[in-house]
Amino acid sequence: MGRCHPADREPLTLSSIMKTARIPAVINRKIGRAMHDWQMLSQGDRVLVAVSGGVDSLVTAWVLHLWRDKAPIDYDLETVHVLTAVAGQEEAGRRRAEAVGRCLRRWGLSYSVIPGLPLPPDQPPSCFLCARNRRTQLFDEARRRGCGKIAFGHHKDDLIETFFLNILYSGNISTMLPRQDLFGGRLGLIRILSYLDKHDVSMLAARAGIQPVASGCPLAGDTRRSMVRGVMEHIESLIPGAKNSVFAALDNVRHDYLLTAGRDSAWGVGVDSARHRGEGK
Ligand SMILES: Nc1ncnc2c1ncn2[C@@H]1O[C@H](COP(=O)(O)OP(=O)(O)OP(=O)(O)O)[C@@H](O)[C@H]1O
Repeated sequence: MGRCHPADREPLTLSSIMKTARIPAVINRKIGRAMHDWQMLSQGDRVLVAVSGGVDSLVTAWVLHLWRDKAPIDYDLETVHVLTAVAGQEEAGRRRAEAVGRCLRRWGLSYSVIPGLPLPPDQPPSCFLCARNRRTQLFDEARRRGCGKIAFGHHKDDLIETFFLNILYSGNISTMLPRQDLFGGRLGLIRILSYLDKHDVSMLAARAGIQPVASGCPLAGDTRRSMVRGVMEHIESLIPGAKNSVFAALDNVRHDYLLTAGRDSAWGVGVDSARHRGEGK
């Protein structure tokens, strides 16, 4: 089994991984469908995989690595880890980066580490600020290397959580997309696990022997996202299948039954609102 644990240093070849840790057909189909629906990869792409050391981004790197062997197109893979910039976490961050590197290099992937941008001194450190800096850095890094794609480890549960976060905290209906093009199409963000549940991703990690490298960040886990995750888990326990329904809803929007419908119609929102209130008849 291709274990990805720092202590395990057995040499590992791609064929041995393929033999022992094949992706189950049903999961492979879901990944393939996401890749196809969103045209994630093209011939000659250079893909930078953003690897935190969490299970999702390690699985993303692993899947893209395996797929390269059988895909009808050629693409290059590079991996990068952004060091934490949270004060007091420097040493733990470096150890984490080394552990991530041991894992990726054993698959034969090229790996580099870039320092995190300093956090603003006038604001308390937060996951939001780190993530915003990291995003900027990853975009710059991809441009510097000539990579037209960045692969993230987000999966279906992340898309659902983002949908609720945007409704609850930002008052808009949106989520992150399996593929999002930026800068006039010069950079594409791809999320190859978008159609997989967290459970599928954990199962793949177990098959590949991937053991995530713990974050250790004192801020991790204490976020709006983790709260929404807890709420979603509770809803799913009350209404089994709710998460799948929410995900299906993201692809089944009844525009005519949203408040924007009135504004976009010939008679305008003022008239529509008046009608709803039973006025103006
Ligand atoms: N330090 C980092 N360096 C490089 N990429 C990162 C880093 N942190 C996060 N990412 C990227 O952003 C994605 C989402 O970040 P998030 O903080 O939700 O991940 P995580 O829960 O720490 O780890 P994972 O998603 O890998 O399980 C990750 O899947 C990964 O692709």
